[in-house]
Amino acid sequence: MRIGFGYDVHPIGSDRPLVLGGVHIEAPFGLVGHSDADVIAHAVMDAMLGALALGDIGAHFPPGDETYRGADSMELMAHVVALIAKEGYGLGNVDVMVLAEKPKLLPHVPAMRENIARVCGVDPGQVSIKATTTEKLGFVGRGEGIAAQAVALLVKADESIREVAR
Ligand SMILES: Nc1ccn([C@@H]2O[C@H](COP(=O)(O)O)[C@@H](O)[C@H]2O)c(=O)n1
Ligand SMILES: C[C@@]1(CO)OP(=O)(O)OP(=O)(O)OC[C@H]1O
Repeated sequence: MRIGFGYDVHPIGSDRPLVLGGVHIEAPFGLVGHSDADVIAHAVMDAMLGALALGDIGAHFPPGDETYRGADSMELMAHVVALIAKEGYGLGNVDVMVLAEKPKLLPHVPAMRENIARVCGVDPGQVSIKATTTEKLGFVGRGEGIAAQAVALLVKADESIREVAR
């Protein structure tokens, strides 16, 4: 078993779509980034890469690279899943904490869990997503950005199969 941690922040911008965990959320603002700026997907990918000391997402998908302009981060996640599978690992479970003052994310959590589970080839029960405000404190509290943290446990591919079957 291997454990990894991921963290990402993107600034809020008015003329951007809000995509979190692969879910397009209706909101008067979105997140600014070279890709779709999906902080949840980015934190999850970094946690999975970190678990196997495979570097970070910037090393695999360089931010300045035109290939990744407007990229769908769930597609990038599929590449990361393939990378860890090549190393003989699969996702055991992942736990995500999203820091966002707005919008209310709870209604979107089931769809996010399903998206991530589908891409990772696991059951939604192995994907946890939680949200908190920062009680109006700091950059999140001022509505300047959204952050996400993730911790992922990777298991040898055969253990992963057992986990899904349980
Ligand atoms: N963007 C968010 C933030 C929070 N939630 C949900 O509200 C609960 C209370 O949040 P506090 O920051 O006031 O503790 C939190 O546990 C989440 O269930 C949310 O849906 N979206
Ligand atoms: C996935 C990438 C690709 O450009 O997304 P960005 O939107 O640039 O986001 P960031 O979290 O700053 O860096 C990760 C990049 O690799």
